[in-house]
Amino acid sequence: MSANAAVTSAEVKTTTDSSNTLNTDHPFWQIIRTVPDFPKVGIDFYDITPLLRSHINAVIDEMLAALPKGLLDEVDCLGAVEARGFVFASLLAGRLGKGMILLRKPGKLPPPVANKAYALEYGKDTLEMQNNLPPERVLLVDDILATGGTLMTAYELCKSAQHTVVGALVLLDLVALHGEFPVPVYTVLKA
Ligand SMILES: O=P(O)(O)OC[C@H]1O[C@H](OP(=O)(O)OP(=O)(O)O)[C@H](O)[C@@H]1O
Ligand SMILES: Nc1ncnc2[nH]cnc12
Repeated sequence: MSANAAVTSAEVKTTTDSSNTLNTDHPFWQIIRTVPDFPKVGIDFYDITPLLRSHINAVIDEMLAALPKGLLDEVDCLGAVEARGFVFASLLAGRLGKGMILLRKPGKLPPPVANKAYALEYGKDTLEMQNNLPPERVLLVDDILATGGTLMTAYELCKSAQHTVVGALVLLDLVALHGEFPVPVYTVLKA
């Protein structure tokens, strides 16, 4: 399969699982650096890398705590989104003893692959995944959900490869930037 239509934030809609209560008083916000006008004028970039240096175990603890009880029993593997999603998915997979499927930037995975172009908050890109794997129940993992272009594309690639996406887990959900998602989104931070 090769679906080349870009996914826009307007297409990211259906159901949601939780309230839109923001928690900008969470202590992690003291460690995240907000960088104005990066990588483009008008973007407030949330640099989560200081959390990787100082609080990585607490971050993984809280990401796991954001999942409803019993959900992991329904998850076969984690769908890891390149590149920052790899960091979190790898650490979560290690904790959980679950495997990973990689959603990569184009040209990195050997065939057979499916790819899909999309728009994200500050640009355009393409994701690819191998589409010859047995169907699994996948929990998508990334660091940040902004417009949803990236995670929606990961969702659609998984679906087109016959996987079942049970939800998405992120560290930070920028709720004002996206519409509702076709599967529940679990998050530690909401801004
Ligand atoms: O919700 P969206 O608007 O799609 O934005 C979210 C995506 O943006 C970043 O990825 P990016 O491709 O910038 O970079 P990375 O390779 O550093 O993870 C982030 O890691 C998410 O994957
Ligand atoms: N505002 C933002 N900060 C950090 N990463 C992002 N990915 C998409 N939007 C982002």
